Amino acid sequence: MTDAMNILNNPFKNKGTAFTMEERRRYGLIGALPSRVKTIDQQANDMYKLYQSKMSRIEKRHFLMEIFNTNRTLFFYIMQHHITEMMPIVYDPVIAESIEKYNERYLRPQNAAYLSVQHPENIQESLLNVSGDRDIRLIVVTDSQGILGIGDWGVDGVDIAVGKLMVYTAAAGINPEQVLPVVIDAGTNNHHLLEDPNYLGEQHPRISGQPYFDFIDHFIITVEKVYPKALLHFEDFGRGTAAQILDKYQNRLLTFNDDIQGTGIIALAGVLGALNISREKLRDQTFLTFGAGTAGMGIVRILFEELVREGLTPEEAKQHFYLVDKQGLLFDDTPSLTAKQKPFTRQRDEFPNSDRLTNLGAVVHAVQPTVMIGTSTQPGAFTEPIVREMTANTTRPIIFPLSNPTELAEAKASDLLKWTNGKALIATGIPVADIQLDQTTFHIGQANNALIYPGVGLGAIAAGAKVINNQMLVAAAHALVGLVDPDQPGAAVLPPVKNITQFSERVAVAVAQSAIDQGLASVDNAEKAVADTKWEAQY
Ligand SMILES: NC(=O)c1ccc[n+]([C@@H]2O[C@H](COP(=O)([O-])OP(=O)(O)OC[C@H]3O[C@@H](n4cnc5c(N)ncnc54)[C@H](O)[C@@H]3O)[C@@H](O)[C@H]2O)c1
Ligand SMILES: O=C(O)C[C@H](O)C(=O)O
Ligand SMILES: [Mn+2]
Repeated sequence: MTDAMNILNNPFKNKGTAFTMEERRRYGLIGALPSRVKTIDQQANDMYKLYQSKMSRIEKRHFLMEIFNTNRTLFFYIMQHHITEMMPIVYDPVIAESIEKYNERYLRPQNAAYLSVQHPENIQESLLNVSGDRDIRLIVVTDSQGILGIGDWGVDGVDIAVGKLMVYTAAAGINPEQVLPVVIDAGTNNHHLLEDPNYLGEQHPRISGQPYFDFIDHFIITVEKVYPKALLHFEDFGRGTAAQILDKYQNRLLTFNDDIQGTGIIALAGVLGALNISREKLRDQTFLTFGAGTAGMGIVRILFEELVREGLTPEEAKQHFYLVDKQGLLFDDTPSLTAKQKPFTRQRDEFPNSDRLTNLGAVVHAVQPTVMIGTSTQPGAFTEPIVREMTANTTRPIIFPLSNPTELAEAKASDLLKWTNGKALIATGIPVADIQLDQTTFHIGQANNALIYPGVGLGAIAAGAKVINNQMLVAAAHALVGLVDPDQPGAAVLPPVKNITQFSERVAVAVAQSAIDQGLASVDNAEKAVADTKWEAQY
């Protein structure tokens, strides 16, 4: 390939019509472009007009992906200028649709690394083939066993790794040349994919048990060797593996599980934001988590630790939690409890009717929660009678239906406001437009980990942190509180996505400072380290 084609085909270097005449001469681009030289702003305006002409959200996404594939700087320039509009297109919820259509619409690998469980001997070569001589500082890896709430998507889940990284750069300014999306193709138990002649991944059931964990170990060792400075972010692993992997590696390398830790801290920030509005205390709350899986238990653990930090004993703190999963309220003797659920189960003798507490309505009636958080993938589970029952017992019920994407949410924000006469303090997983009720405009906070993981990652990378520990995570959650005026009628419990670049930087500084304070950083000035690490979408 000629030099001209090399640079025009390299999305990290390409500027398209914005190459100046001087650059065109220097890079051998004379004659390879039309003569008009445009600014990035002109290019972005042209592209935005075309974007607006696309009729469906998935077409909009594919249009943006083509810009991403050809010119990363222009892509991020556009996304940052239209962040509220484009987050749901690039990321959740439209990303779910793109994963479901991956095989039909496959065009390009988007600089992702595809690892096959059949070939552990190829891990290093595969990673290096994709990263080349780029200095990788951030990896998002998925094995796609639990994509959002839509289940097992095999190799098609690679898009979640790509999408999470897009948000990292748009929100926190992580250099897009320094990131690597990775999918571990461990097979799939999704029978549609197993039968689909178009399916692009390993067409066999998922590998599990020791061979699976051996592969993960091999992958981790390779990452440590090849990218010793990188943060390794785990995304959408299965309920049976995510926590186990985090526990095994979190003290060994710079790593983070977004569904457990990212969701935990955004939920904590949301609850603290809600309590700023209601002027209540965390220790006065009764928490009911509906869906006690990866995300649900991540949330419980972080809230529990916050109560202990506030001075409660672990035994006292534990009394504030009620877990509800498929079996109903989880008791000490409930069959098939997970390791993460066990410390938070209740005793049967606390309730005269314990054998009837097998559904959400009965549990809400029995325990009278003040905070109800859904990560169950059960659409509409927060029904009108349940919400009305909760509201009868608490002045400002805190209700977070967090299951994604849109179709799986436990409730709609507009219904929750209606059923509670505007009393509910709400956060949702997906973005929700403002809601008008009576004389008040309600802003709905988005408790999606995307509002916090970019800042956590930027802070950890900027600090050169050795690990991400709980103190750093708590610092991140607290950095997101106090950015909303709680006295404004209809105030949201979290700051709006339109401010994501500002508050991601604030979260990053808090995380970097925590690493410095704990002696876990290689820098000594958090603000400077964060500012120096940030990449800008400019030519
Ligand atoms: N808003 C966010 O930032 C965020 C972050 C992570 C996950 N999530 C969402 O949370 C949901 C769960 O994700 P996960 O990774 O924890 O999955 P998971 O599979 O680990 O957990 C889901 C849990 O829900 C339980 N469940 C299923 N059916 C139920 C029912 N009828 N009643 C009660 N419980 C039931 C399952 O047994 C499981 O324990 C997904 O929709 C995901 O998109 C949201
Ligand atoms: O991807 C999201 O939108 C949030 C979260 O990580 C999820 O799995 O739902
Ligand atoms: Mn996720």
